[in-house]
Order: sequence, then structure tokens, then C-alpha cells
Amino acid sequence: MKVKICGITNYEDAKVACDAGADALGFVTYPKSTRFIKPEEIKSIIEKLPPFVTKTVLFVNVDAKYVNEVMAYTKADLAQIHFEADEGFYKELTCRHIKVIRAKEKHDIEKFADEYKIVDAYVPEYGGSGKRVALEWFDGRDNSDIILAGGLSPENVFEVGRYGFYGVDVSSGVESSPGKKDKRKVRKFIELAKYGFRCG
Ligand SMILES: O=C(O)c1ccccc1NCC(=O)[C@H](O)[C@H](O)COP(=O)(O)O
Repeated sequence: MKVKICGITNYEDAKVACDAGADALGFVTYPKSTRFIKPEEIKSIIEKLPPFVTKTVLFVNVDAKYVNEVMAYTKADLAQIHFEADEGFYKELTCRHIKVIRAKEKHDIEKFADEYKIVDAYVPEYGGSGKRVALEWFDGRDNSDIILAGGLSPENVFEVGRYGFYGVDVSSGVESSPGKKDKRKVRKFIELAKYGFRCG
């Protein structure tokens, strides 16, 4: 499974995640988030990172022009659209992007058929909240287009292995405090998600 480590706020955490084998990193541009990071800082971190890691920037309630500008400026690879944007918004986007479904109920996960998408748990306020999506919603379907997010951690990531997700996405489950990653948790999460065994 691919692994995305989200809520990166500093280079040290980004490097730990890359060295441990993360496939993607996420940077949150939502000002109310405890994991908020400015475009200038995202750019400066990205400049030091290896090319093989996908750099994702998260957006909430902004217009397409802003997304295009931040993506061009930071040179990130993928915009993560964390809110319900309309068709006009997507027509204006000039960058690669992935949509997030904040799932309240089972049928929500069928949105955006034929696209890769992130399924996260619905919480009224935006944010890596640690809330989980019900795994039984994914029983008996092809989940290879889904990156599962929400409440994952080194303690529970083994539970998702049998569902055939494209990837998993974690933020608060590998933190020592909001906005700061715990090295051991990051390494353990990646090892378990990718290889199903526990290290160190
Ligand atoms: O993390 C935030 O504060 C945040 C703010 C606004 C929009 C999205 C935000 N985070 C999304 C994520 O980090 C993920 O989707 C995540 O992997 C799930 O979070 P968690 O349950 O903490 O693992």
C-alpha cells in the first residue's frame, strides 16, 4: 500500500517520513489548522526533498485561482481539495489534483467513480481529527481507487490490509503533539502499512 504522511509543518518531519519510505507528504494551508504552514515554508521544504515523493498541498474553501497560484509557486505535485467544490472550480484548476470525500455514510464513498480519491471521516470542522471511517463500508467492493484516511495509527493500520486500498493517509496518529511528528510512530506506521511487520 502507498503511504501518505499528512500535516507536515517542518523539514525534519518531512525527511523522517521520506527516509522511512513515505510515498507522499501533505501540507495543510487551512489557516485555522494547528498544522497550518505558509506557502513560502512549503516551497522551502519541497526544494530539499527527493523527487520521488509526491508533494501534496491541502486546500479548504479557497478559489481555483489561489490553488493554481500556490501550486505553481511551491512546485508541489498534487492539490488535495478538502471541500465540496463545484464544477466551475475544477474547470479553472490548472494543476493535478485529488478530491477528498468526507464520508458521513456508506454511499458517500461511491462519489467520484473512476477517480483516485481520499476517503476521510466526516467531522463538522476541518482537520486531521483522528476520527475513523467505518471499515465495513468497504467490504465486498474494489477499493483500489481509494486512499483511506481518518484515525489511522501504528496500532490499527494492520486492520485495513485486507481491503485492498490504493493507500493510507495519516496525520494525528503519528504525531507527538499537533503539528509535530513522532519519528518512531512515523517509521512504525510506514513499515506496518507497507510490509505488515513491526519494527524497532
Ligand atoms: O490536519 C488538519 O488540520 C487539516 C485541516 C484542514 C483540512 C484537512 C486537514 N487534515 C486532513 C488530513 O490530515 C488527513 O486527511 C488525515 O490523514 C486524516 O487525519 P487523521 O485522522 O489525523 O489521521
